[in-house]
Amino acid sequence: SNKRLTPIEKIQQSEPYRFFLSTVYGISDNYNQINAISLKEILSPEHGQLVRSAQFNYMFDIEFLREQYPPEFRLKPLLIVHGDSRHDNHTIKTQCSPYPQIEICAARLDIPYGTHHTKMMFLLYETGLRIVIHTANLIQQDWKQKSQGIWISPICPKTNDNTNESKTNFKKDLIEYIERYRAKQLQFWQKTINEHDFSSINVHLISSTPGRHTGADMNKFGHLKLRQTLKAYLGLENEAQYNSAPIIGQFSSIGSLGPNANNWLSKEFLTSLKQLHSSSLDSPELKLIYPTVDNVRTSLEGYMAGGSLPYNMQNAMKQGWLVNYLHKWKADHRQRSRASPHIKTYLRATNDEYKELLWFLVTSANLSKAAWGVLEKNNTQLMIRSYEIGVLFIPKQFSQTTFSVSDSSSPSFPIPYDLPPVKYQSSDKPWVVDVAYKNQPDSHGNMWDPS
Ligand SMILES: O=C(O)c1cnc2c(C(=O)O)cccc2c1O
Repeated sequence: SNKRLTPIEKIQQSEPYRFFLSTVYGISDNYNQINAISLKEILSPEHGQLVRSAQFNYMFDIEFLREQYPPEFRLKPLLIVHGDSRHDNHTIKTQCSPYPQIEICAARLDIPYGTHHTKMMFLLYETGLRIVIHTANLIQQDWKQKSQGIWISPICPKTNDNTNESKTNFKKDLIEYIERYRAKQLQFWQKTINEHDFSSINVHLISSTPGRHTGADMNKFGHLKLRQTLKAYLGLENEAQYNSAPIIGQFSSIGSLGPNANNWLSKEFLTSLKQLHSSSLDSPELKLIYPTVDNVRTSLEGYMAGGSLPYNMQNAMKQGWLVNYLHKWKADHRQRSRASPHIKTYLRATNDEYKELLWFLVTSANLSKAAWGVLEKNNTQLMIRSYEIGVLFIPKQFSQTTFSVSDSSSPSFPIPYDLPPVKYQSSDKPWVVDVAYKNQPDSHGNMWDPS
C-alpha cells in the first residue's frame, strides 16, 4: 500500500521486534514505511509529553539535533553524553553554550584509542521511560542516505516496585552499564531507570565499557557477554545440527586484527559468536559484510559515504588475509543497496539456506578488539577500549525456536540486507578511507582524493 504510516503506527507495526532502519532520502516512499523511521519520528510529540531526555553518542551537531525535537520540547532538559575531546567534540561546549537546558557529560576514556561509540537515547515522558539504541551519529548526514539500525523500546511505565525486571535482565544490565561512567550527571538516569517497569522488554543488552575486566566482571561486557548470553539463553534442542550453521558479521569499520585469522578473529571472537554448549570440531563459516570500493562509489552519497567508513590503509595493508571473508553490501529487498551501511549487525542462520536465524544482534560495535575486547594475561582479563551498546534478539524470548526470514511467515524478522551474502569478486577491494580513487567518478561525478 502507499499509505504513509504515522510514527505510532510504525512502532505498532514493528512489533514484536521493534527493529528499524533509518529512512532514506531518494528511495521510493514505500521502503520508508515498514520497519523504517526517521529521527524526527522517533522524537515525535505523538509518543507523549516529553519531560527530559539524554543523548549518548560520538558525533553531535546540536543545531541539527534540536531541529529534530518538536519545538515544544526544545526547552526541556537534555543531557549530552560524549567521549572526551574526540573528533569535533571539543566544540560540544561551544555548540551547547546558548542553551542552559543542555547539560554535558564527558565519558571517561582511561584507555588510549578508546572512543565513546555508544548511540542511545533516554526519552522520559509523563507516561514513562523509552530507551532507543541505534547506530547513527547526531549529524544530518548520518540520517539522510545511509543504512542505520534502530531499536525502540516500549514506553516503560513508572513503578514504585524497582524489581520490575525483564526476562532478559535488561534493567540490571543497563544500570550496570551506566554505573561504569561514574558520572554524577547520570545518577538521575540510574534512579529513573530503577523507577520504571522493564518487564515488557524482550531483548538482551550487549555492551562494552573501557577497562581490563577480570573475575566476575569478565562476562559483563564485550564478546564474553555475548558468549555467556548465547550460552545461557539459546537453549537449542539437539543443537548438534547447528554446529556448522553460518555466522555473519556486518560493520562499517575494521580494526587491526592481527597477522592472521587465528590471532583473534577465528579463535577468540568466533568462539563467542558460535557459542553452543558442544565445542564441536566443525567450525561454522564466518562471513563478513563490508562495502567494496564500488559499493561506495555507486552509493547515493558517492565517495562521500566513505568518510563514514574509516577503515585505514595502515590496518588494511597488514591483513590482506581478511579479503577472503568479505562480502558486498547488498540490500535490494529493502531498496538500500545504495544506502551506505553505518549499521553494525551480527547474526547466525540455521543453515546455508538462510531461511531462519538462531539469533540477531544490532550494535554500535565494529569489527575491532577495541570494541569487543581482547583476552589478556592468559585469558584472565578482557581488555576493552571503547563504550559500545547493542541489543540481542533471541527466538526463545519471542516464544519461537528460530526467527523466520522469509516474508511469507509472520512475524518474519526484518533483516537489513540480502541473504545469502554475496562474496567479493576478484576485482573487488574493501573500501579504505585514506587512499585516492581517481580512475572512476562516483554517482555525483566526483573523485576521492583524501590527500
Ligand atoms: O559512528 C561512529 O561512532 C564513528 C566513529 N568514528 C568515526 C571516525 C573516526 O574515528 O576516525 C571517522 C568517521 C566516522 C566515524 C564514525 O561514524
